[in-house]
Amino acid sequence: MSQAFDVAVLGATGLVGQNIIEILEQREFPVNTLYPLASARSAGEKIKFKGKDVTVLDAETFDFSKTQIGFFSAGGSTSAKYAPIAAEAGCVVIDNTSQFRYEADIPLVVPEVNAHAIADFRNRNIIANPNCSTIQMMVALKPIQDAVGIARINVATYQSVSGAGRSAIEELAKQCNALLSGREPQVEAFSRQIAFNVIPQIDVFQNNDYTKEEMKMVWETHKIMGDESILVNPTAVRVPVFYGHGEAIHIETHQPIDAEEVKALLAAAPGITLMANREDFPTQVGNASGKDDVFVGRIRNDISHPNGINMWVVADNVRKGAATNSIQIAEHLIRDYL
Ligand SMILES: NC(=O)C1=CN([C@@H]2O[C@H](COP(=O)(O)OP(=O)(O)OC[C@H]3O[C@@H](n4cnc5c(N)ncnc54)[C@H](OP(=O)(O)O)[C@@H]3O)[C@@H](O)[C@H]2O)C=CC1
Ligand SMILES: N[C@@H](CC(=O)OP(=O)(O)O)C(=O)O
Repeated sequence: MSQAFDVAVLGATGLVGQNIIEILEQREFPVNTLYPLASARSAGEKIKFKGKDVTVLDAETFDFSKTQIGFFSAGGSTSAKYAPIAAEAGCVVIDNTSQFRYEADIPLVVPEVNAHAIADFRNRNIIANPNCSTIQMMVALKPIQDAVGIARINVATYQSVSGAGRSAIEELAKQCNALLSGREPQVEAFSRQIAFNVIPQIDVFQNNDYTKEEMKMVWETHKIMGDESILVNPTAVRVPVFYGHGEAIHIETHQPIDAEEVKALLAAAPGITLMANREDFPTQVGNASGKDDVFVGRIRNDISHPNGINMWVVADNVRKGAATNSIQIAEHLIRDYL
């Protein structure tokens, strides 16, 4: 009989945690017992798994030695508190927060790009899942990096409100409703009104005037690609879209490459749906939302630079940007290491 695993999902009542539970079921991940965990606020609530009601437990009193794998998506400070406890108890933690991503002995993994790094889970029993904007960019750029080398990435993101959790989704809906009814919108989740607006700030500002979301794309690109020489110039922008992040990516390569060659590389690459015809470009709502692939279109030569390529990349930030990527890591983990 094939092996099944006892699995904890910390943040089970949240947007990412609920997607993790759904996708575990969709991908038929071999779960023996599922332990949905959250704070005392929602302990006792029921969630559905494989058609049955399962009770949400308080992470504070949970014994992680009952589990072999833990998916954590309850914010950085919650991971900081519980991940070492779970890891010490023998549970391999796959952490969706930014808490451990930049620690040298903790692997940061996009399975299509650096699945080999999973082996380093043994250092701390923790594997970090990258930032959603970084994940989709890495999937799209890895085949080009391998073929001709990437010298520089210029990227502007168009990130949906679901990246900021359930309360942000509700805020966009409420603000639209208020404005269309002639009422004043309430602003809480973001620094500005998001309905019918775009906000060039995601996460907090750093001393260098970039936001933390932008710097994550720099730091994480280096670690995942294993190449500190790649220059990354990001601008991260929140847009009034519910699900799916878009990215306008421009790269400068070491060796020249034509747009048609890029299309051929991406057509053969794992995890990518290439939309090669110019009129057939992908959008967040029309293509990415609810899907696990990274969608790439608008691939074209840069008319201003001999080694430049432009492309448009979209993915579901809650699925490939968080939940699906974590489960893909776990699939490699159980296949190769547990
Ligand atoms: N949304 C996204 O696209 C991405 C999110 N992430 C990460 O995942 C985290 C969660 O995101 P998201 O699901 O969108 O957020 P939500 O706000 O929708 O959910 C937060 C979850 O965390 C739980 N939680 C909060 N504080 C505690 C605590 N002290 N102890 C135990 N559980 C707690 C909540 O439980 P309760 O019901 O008890 O409040 C809830 O289940 C983010 O903070 C981020 O670090 C990572 C990548 C992408
Ligand atoms: N910052 C992302 C979502 C997120 O939670 O990212 P991180 O896991 O890097 O904190 C967004 O707002 O779209």
